[in-house]
Formats: sequence, C-alpha cells, structure tokens
Amino acid sequence: MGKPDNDGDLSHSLYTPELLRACQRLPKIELHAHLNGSVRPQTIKDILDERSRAGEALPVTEQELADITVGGERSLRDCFRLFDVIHAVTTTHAAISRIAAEVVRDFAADRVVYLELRTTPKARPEYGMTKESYTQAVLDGIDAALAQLRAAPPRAASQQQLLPADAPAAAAVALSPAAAGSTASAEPGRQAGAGAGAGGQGAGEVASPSHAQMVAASEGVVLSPRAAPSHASAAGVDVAASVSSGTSAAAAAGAGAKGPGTMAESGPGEDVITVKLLLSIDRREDAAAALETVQLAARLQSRGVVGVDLSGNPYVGAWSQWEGALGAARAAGLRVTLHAGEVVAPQEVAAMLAWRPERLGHCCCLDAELAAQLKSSAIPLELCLTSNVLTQSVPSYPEHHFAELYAAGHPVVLCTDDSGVFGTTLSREYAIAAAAFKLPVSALHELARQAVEYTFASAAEKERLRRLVARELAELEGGL
Ligand SMILES: CNc1ncnc2c1ncn2[C@@H]1O[C@H](COP(=O)(O)O)[C@@H](O)[C@H]1O
Repeated sequence: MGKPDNDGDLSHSLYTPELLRACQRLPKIELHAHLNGSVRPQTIKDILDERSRAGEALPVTEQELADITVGGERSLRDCFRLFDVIHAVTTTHAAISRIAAEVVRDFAADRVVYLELRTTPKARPEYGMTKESYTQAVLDGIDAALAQLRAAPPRAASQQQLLPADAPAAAAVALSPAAAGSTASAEPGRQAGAGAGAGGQGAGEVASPSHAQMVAASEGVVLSPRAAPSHASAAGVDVAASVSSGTSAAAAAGAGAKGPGTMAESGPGEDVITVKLLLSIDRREDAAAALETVQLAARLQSRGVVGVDLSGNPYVGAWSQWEGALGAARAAGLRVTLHAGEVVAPQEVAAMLAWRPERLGHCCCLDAELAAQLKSSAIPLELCLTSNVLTQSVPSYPEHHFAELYAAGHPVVLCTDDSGVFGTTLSREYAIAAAAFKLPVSALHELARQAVEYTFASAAEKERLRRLVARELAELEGGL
C-alpha cells in the first residue's frame, strides 16, 4: 500500500523548520480530530506486543501491521480498511483510555489550547463493550490526561529529554509517509520518544513518540515537549500547568471538579488545554444505532460532550438514514458537524447544505453550483490539508480548495483529521497552509483567532478563549 516517498506530500519542500517552529508557538484550536485516527503508531505496536506476550492470537496480520506502521499514500478506501485494523487492535477499555490520554497530551504539546475530539462510540459485546462504556473510557482517558497536565509541575517539562536536532526521521514509527523516513525497523521511538512523550506519560501510558515529535524529527527541529506560551518562558516557566475543560455550568460549580465538562482550577499562568468531545455516527450505522449515539451524547453533555459528527466511509450509506437522529441531536441542544463531499456526491451535499449543520468537514468534491451554495451558506468549514492530499481527495496542496474559500472570506479552520494515520500535527498544517498559499504571519494569527468563533464552546468559554488567544498572539507579535 502506498509509496514511502509519497510526493503528493510536498510539505518538506514547502515549509522551513523556522516556519514550523513559529506555527508551534501559535495558540491553536483543533476542531476536527478523530480519536482513533490520532493514535500514536507506537501505541498500536505496544498493544499488539502486550497481547502477543499474553499469548493471544493477534487480530491483524503481519501485512496489516506493516500497513499501519510503515504507511504510505492511501486512497480513501485503503484509509477505511486501516481504521478497521486499528479498531481490531483497540478492543479494551484500558486501550481506549490510554489512546485518549495520549491524544490529549499530544495536542497540548503542540500548543493546541482548545480541542474538540471526536470518536465513534462502539458497541462490541464480544469485548464487553457498549457505546456507553466505550465513551466513558474515552472520557476517563481525557480526565487522566487533564489531571496529569494540571498536576505536572512547571519545571517537569524542562527536565525531560528533548529530541536532538539531528534525530533521524527513522527514530519514529509512522503511520504515514509524512513522518516515515525509512522507519519501522529499529525499535522506533523508544529512544527518541522516551521521556519526551508530550510532556511525560500519563497513567497507563508508556513511552511512545507523539506526532509532534515525529514531525519534528523528520524536519530536524528541536521540539520542546511543551510549546510554552512565550510569557511563561519569559518568567522562567517552561510549562503552563493549569488546565481547563468543560462547561460553563461546571465552571460555575467551582474548581477542582473532575473531567471534561468540568472546569479545573486556573493556575497563575495560563490554561493549557480545554477538551470537548463530539460523538460520531459512522456511516455504516442504521437509524437506530445513530439515534443511540445521539441519546448518549445528550446524556453526557454535562461531561463535555458538545456535539455530534457524521463520518465514516463516504462510499457507504445514505443521508436519509441519519437525518432523524441528527434532528434529535439538534433538538437536544447538541451541535452538529457533517463530513461532506469527500467524494463526488452532489445530491447528498445539497441535502446536507439544506439541513444547515453548524459546521461541515472537507467539502473537497463540490461542483461550481454547490461551491457557490456553500459560500452563501457561510457554514464554517473544517479543512484538513494533509488528509485530503494523501487520500487524493485533492490533487496537491496549492490546488486545495482552502485557497479559493479563504480568498472568498469563507469561514475556515485548519485541522488535522487523523494525525496518527497521516503523520501530521496542527502546527504542521498551519505551516503547510502558510507555505502553499503564501500566507503572511498576520494571516496565520487571524486564522488562529477566528477559529475560536467556530468552536462549539459556550459563549462564556468562547470569551475566555478569545482573551487567551489574543493575549498569546499579542505576546508573539510583541516579540516577547
Ligand atoms: C480521512 N477522512 C475521514 N473521512 C470520514 N471519516 C473519517 C475520516 N477519518 C476518520 N474517520 C472516521 O473516524 C473513525 C476513526 O476514529 P474513531 O474510531 O471514531 O475514534 C473512522 O473509522 C471513521 O469512521
């Protein structure tokens, strides 16, 4: 599957290490990240190793494992086969919690200050898993990561081993060519990632390299485990240790409460990351299964579930299957975002636009008429440059529809989609956008600022985020 030196991915020649570093310093908002697509490749290997040591028959073949760990340019169809392989590996609640914790820490390490993570609740009776227990495991993992980020003393990050500037790309296992280099053979990431795992390991975590580290290694960039806000480093602090998550209601209920959906205490410095969860409906699911997910999301709003997503293989299913469940989501006060137009499907995209979700994802394959309708709808669009190029939904970075929509002033937000599968980070997506579309730094700042407006956060949280992002950008602009 794929070719390691995939030149659909021109990112290495597009941007410089300096540009990547500048993007790592930006306070960023991530609104389109699939949990299992954001898994660290090494974690998949670790889980398989553990199961193998326990004498279990492995759920994937050698070839499937190679497909995960070596990667390559992938068609969308191949991509969905890969997700099935990942799901075959991640069958325990502990694995789900571990992945959620690592993903939160990886985004925090990439200076993402607000994360809307999304995942498909899975009912897998053969593993004693219900949609509810799966989602609880995700929430527990998020809680664990936030608790650890909150507790980590500011100096902890500075004591961690940094990735050497000359660390070879091969130091990391990669799911994709973007960070692959030659990869996979030599106990990857163990050395490079050890102790530098996005600011240390959480409960149940072992050392495995984050995407930020893999990207940094492939770019020859020294990456601080925690890209601290500049004022913090000016004060001799490497890491902002306070973390917030959750709803304003929980905030009003006071500090110290636990988990997404609650507001943790704010420390003297800065909030590290706020995390919200969207529950995804997989396009393979029928109306009843979709409704079950919506009802679960509605019940878990107090824990930080803010919305519902429709995703999955775009070649499967029909819009009419999920419309009822999505209507129920709306009635329950949940926000809705839809994957639209990843493949040519004009009738479906027209129906989705008419339904008016709060956000849309991708919209790669729209004809001129639909593109005009999208623009007049002003529905904010989650754009995932690397994902779209690697899955060949768009021909190249410069030809990505970001350019046209951005020029038209359409609300857009840069996102990663599946940072593990595509070996990317949000900082890298910003760097690619800057280089491919010749955006000045001020435009990157404006993208970061505007992203706040497209979150599914409450009005109070948006206001807090606006202030946080504005303050950090002002410091960057002031060169502090
Ligand atoms: C590449 N573009 C994409 N288009 C559509 N759906 C995608 C996707 N990338 C990921 N997913 C959806 O997210 C699931 C994996 O994460 P979770 O198990 O939910 O955490 C995939 O199985 C698919 O349903």
